[in-house]
Amino acid sequence: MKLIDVMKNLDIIDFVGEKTIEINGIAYDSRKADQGYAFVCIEGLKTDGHQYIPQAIEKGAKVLVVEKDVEVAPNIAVIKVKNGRKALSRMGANFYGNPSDHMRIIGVTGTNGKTTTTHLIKQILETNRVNSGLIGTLSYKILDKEYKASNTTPESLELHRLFHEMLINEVNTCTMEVSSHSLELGRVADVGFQIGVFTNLTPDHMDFHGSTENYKRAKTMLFYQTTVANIINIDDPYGNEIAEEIKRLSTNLIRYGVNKQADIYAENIQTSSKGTIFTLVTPKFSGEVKIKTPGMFSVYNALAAIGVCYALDFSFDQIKEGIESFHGVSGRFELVPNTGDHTIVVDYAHTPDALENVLKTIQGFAAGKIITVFGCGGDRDKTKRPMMGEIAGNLSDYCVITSDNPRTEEPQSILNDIEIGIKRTQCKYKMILDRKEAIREAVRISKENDIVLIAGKGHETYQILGNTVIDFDDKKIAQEILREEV
Ligand SMILES: CC(=O)N[C@H]1[C@@H](OP(=O)(O)OP(=O)(O)OC[C@H]2O[C@@H](n3ccc(=O)[nH]c3=O)[C@H](O)[C@@H]2O)O[C@H](CO)[C@@H](O)[C@@H]1O[C@H](C)C(=O)N[C@@H](C)C(=O)N[C@H](CCC(=O)O)C(=O)O
Ligand SMILES: Nc1ncnc2c1ncn2[C@@H]1O[C@H](COP(=O)(O)OP(=O)(O)OP(=O)(O)O)[C@@H](O)[C@H]1O
Ligand SMILES: N[C@H](CCC[C@H](N)C(=O)O)C(=O)O
Ligand SMILES: [Mg+2]
Repeated sequence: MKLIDVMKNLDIIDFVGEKTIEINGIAYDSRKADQGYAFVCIEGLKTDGHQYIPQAIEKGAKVLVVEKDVEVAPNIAVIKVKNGRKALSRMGANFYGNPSDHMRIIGVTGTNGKTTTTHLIKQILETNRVNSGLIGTLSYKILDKEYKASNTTPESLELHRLFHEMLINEVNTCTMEVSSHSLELGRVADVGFQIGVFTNLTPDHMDFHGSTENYKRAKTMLFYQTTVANIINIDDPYGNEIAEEIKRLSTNLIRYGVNKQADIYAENIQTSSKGTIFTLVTPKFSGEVKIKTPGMFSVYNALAAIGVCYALDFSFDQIKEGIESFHGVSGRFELVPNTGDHTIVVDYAHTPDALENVLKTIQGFAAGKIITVFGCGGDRDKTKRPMMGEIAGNLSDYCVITSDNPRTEEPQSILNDIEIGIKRTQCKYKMILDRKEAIREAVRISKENDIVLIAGKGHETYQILGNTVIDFDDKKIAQEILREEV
């Protein structure tokens, strides 16, 4: 593609070079630059992309996109812009032919429930013979092809590449998780969304956003970017505020919740360990819906997905068939199969709200004691640690505090932060740094009718210790320990 076409609608401060040259690709990481590439320099949070210009040129880059003045050989074109990330997004969209403009993109944002809701939407769509790409925490999926996810919402360049690949494969719909990081950092700035979903907003990511106001503002950006409908959980106080704020927009606003002020709501909710039944009420139809997962949070995720399909004009029967065939998501309230009488739940609760929801759900049907094994991620929001300690302490009979992904933090100091919260409760607990030993301890002390919750890592198959990544899968480890027992 010619540079002039890649540069379309780019905010340029200065340009030196020849606009008619051919561009073979774009890179924002010097290590991925190649012959005939444009290298976009990003001033990151850890390092500055401008430092890697020599490496990018050595690998064959012939165009640089910079925020700062740089001195390079005259055969290298230089585009000066105000914001490298924004430029990357615009150029990525141009390079791949603005694919999202030709697609139906459904974006789901919120602290918790994004992965589950996107999977539910995909399930309803595909039950009704609409292929949908999927972009989120677990992976990026296009038909049978599955790519490992680097981030929940990838960088703009990867996003537009994925959309492009979807279109080539005649997949015209994409359901994706839209993290607050991606909104704040402009990864989705040039994505044409048709539908936006807000699940909830509760404490998380203070390390990155600094305040709840900033966190909310980032999430709200999505709803100004949609063309067809915004589906908002108004039982969440922030959701309610967002709905008020965006109601003046021309986009269709669909409010959901479990109260009758919502456009789409659930009533007569009955939830047990086996699943949940409720009556779905919408302005056009109502009827009974059964889902295989327990808990109120499952009802909310179902309503969010139903809201999307309602906005897309699906009938009650189409929605019911889709939602009732959904078997859940890996690592979300997943029971560890075993031949004995152990009940072990692996769940990805890594925020205070998620942990509270999951534990309250378990309390709803636990006949014996609740034993919770959990930790908190390192190099991430520290404020949630004591909150999670207190919640786990209040809602469990016994806790084993352990490591999640400590990353580069001192593992024991993370446990100490959690302990501050658990000490505010009467709960008995133990601190065991080694996650495998912690799980072993929980299984060892559990008796018939007790429930062991292993929270925080869900589907993850690794553990990040310092800068090393080791194999670690809560489900497999629990099974291994159970096998050792017999
Ligand atoms: C906090 C955050 O989001 N950081 C993202 C950000 O990194 P950064 O600004 O720190 O970049 P940097 O490391 O300083 O590098 C600056 C530039 O130099 C380049 N570079 C670097 C080294 C080199 O040798 N050559 C080179 O060119 C880099 O490619 C980059 O362009 O931009 C990078 C490129 O897109 C992302 O990979 C990176 O995500 C990191 C891995 C991350 O952990 N992000 C998490 C917090 C995140 O985004 N999470 C959300 C989900 C959260 C949730 O909802 O639960 C997500 O969407 O995944
Ligand atoms: N609607 C909800 N409200 C509160 N908690 C929820 C909800 N849905 C799921 N959870 C809890 O949050 C955990 C994570 O769920 P899920 O992976 O769907 O969220 P996510 O928003 O994609 O998370 P991430 O930000 O890590 O991508 C679940 O394991 C469960 O404990
Ligand atoms: N998307 C979340 C995942 C957290 C999962 C937890 N296991 C951890 O590593 O902290 C985040 O980036 O905060
Ligand atoms: Mg997710």
